Amino acid sequence: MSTTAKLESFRNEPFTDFNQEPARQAMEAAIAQVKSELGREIPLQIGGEKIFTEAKIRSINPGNLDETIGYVSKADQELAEKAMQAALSAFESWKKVPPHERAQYLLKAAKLMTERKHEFSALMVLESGKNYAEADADTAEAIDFLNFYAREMIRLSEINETMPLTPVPGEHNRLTYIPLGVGVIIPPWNFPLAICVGMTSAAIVSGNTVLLKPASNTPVIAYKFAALMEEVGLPAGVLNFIPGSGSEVGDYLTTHPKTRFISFTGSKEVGLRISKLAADTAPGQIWIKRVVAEMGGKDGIVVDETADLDAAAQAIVTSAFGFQGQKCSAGSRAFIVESVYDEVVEKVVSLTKQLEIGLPEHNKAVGPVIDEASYRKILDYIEIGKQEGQLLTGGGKAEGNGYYIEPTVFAGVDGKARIMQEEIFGPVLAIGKAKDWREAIALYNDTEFGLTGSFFSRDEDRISEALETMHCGNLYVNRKCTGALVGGHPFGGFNMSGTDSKAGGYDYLLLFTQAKLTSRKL
Ligand SMILES: NC(=O)c1ccc[n+]([C@@H]2O[C@H](COP(=O)([O-])OP(=O)(O)OC[C@H]3O[C@@H](n4cnc5c(N)ncnc54)[C@H](O)[C@@H]3O)[C@@H](O)[C@H]2O)c1
Ligand SMILES: N[C@@H](CCC=O)C(=O)O
Repeated sequence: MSTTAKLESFRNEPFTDFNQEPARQAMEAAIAQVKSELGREIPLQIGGEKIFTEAKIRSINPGNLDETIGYVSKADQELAEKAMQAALSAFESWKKVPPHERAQYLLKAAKLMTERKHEFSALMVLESGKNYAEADADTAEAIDFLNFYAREMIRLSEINETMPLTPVPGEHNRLTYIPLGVGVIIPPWNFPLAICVGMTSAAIVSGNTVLLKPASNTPVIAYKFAALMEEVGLPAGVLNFIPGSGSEVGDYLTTHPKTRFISFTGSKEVGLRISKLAADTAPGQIWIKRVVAEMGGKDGIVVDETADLDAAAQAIVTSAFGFQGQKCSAGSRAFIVESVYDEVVEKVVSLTKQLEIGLPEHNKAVGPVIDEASYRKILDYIEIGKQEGQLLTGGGKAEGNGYYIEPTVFAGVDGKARIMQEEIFGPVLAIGKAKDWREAIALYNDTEFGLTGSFFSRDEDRISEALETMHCGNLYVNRKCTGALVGGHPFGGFNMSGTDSKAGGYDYLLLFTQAKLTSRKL
């Protein structure tokens, strides 16, 4: 009997309804608990050894700059090399662990994370500035990745039974997906648990060992995941936790001859740099490094005159301002046909004005942006926007002891404007007018990115055409362009949005394996 038969089919972890009093209270209690433990020193984790360094990353609450989340030890090149040696050594035994056994570690971790869901979410509320629902969705997605990739590894290991090779008389032929080696995992801060867990767990369940360099803004939640994997008994050296500077540790490992693959999610600029550095072969290197690079977006929503305009306006606002617009999938552009333009714009502005700004732990709709550099960059873009469009609401800083910015809407923006073309990664929406729905789609497609998009219409013929002509990795109809679900919406983008790896999809683990064909003469 196949091993997958013993496991229930994959199901997405349900989201918590914080309108229910007990759920809200449970989250408040978790936040209080996490707050009582803030400010700890966090070690590196290399080959089972915990190492505290003098140099530290101070992780702070972006919504309350006086609050320190933790002091995280920081790797340098010497420690990165030590981690590489630990990972190389662990690979020799980990690669021999059968796939279904490797999967058990992920399943155990998923179970524990589900039991402690609010604890993980509460830490993200404080470290990344997510409100309750955004943090809860992040944790749910992390649980999904663990459950999904565990099942996927088992499925791949049974591929010869489910997708047999064409029989060749006189031969016994098998295809096996074997691991690659040591990988460097470089996640972003904006899904500080889900993306970190997804990238790491996919690589290790496939039989690789990894060096996890978390984003410097959110290393404490990343450590909580590394500690969970230790708790479930993952052998030492399989997951090495090495926070550090992107340019120092990142470049060192990207160019290292023993690095077999790099799994990166982050900005276009860093992704292209990694891709370029990894293409060079270092002395002693005997393979072509594999690079999985998921990068930025300039996503958008197209609305035609037949659409449900209330639903479209709500989707535009949710996609633009959810987690302060700091999603690669954020709908930072909207293109509306002229006959309904004024009406939709009015609805969007009215909904935006209702968004409350404030501390994430008080569960306000809009919290802070992640750090001072982002804050300044976004405010600069808002000034550019004032030259490029008509400011309808927002337009500057908001009150609070953190990096708060008003949700900002510009209308009448030309498709070639900078705020229509460049990823701002903040709460800024640019709206453009189109003479008809085909022109709106052409405006939507006029970007170097290609990650997510939505088309709002009630016309079936137009929907069919839009499904073909809107060019992006994740295209939605009559719904927001954020919020992909593991399994249901494999996620990844075209063009400068990356390598279209389709995280949470059936192709994903193939990126961390190599297929070996064995043919035996009978
Ligand atoms: N396509 C996707 O699936 C996806 C998902 C989430 C975020 N993103 C994108 O990520 C960006 C926001 O995240 P960010 O600010 O963390 O991105 P970033 O590129 O600044 O950083 C990403 C990671 O790269 C590391 N890094 C920086 N310089 C490096 C170097 N020289 N070598 C190796 N690593 C280096 C950082 O420390 C971090 O861990 C946005 O552009 C967003 O669109 C994309
Ligand atoms: N997968 C997430 C976006 C991840 C990037 O930030 C979504 O679909 O909204």
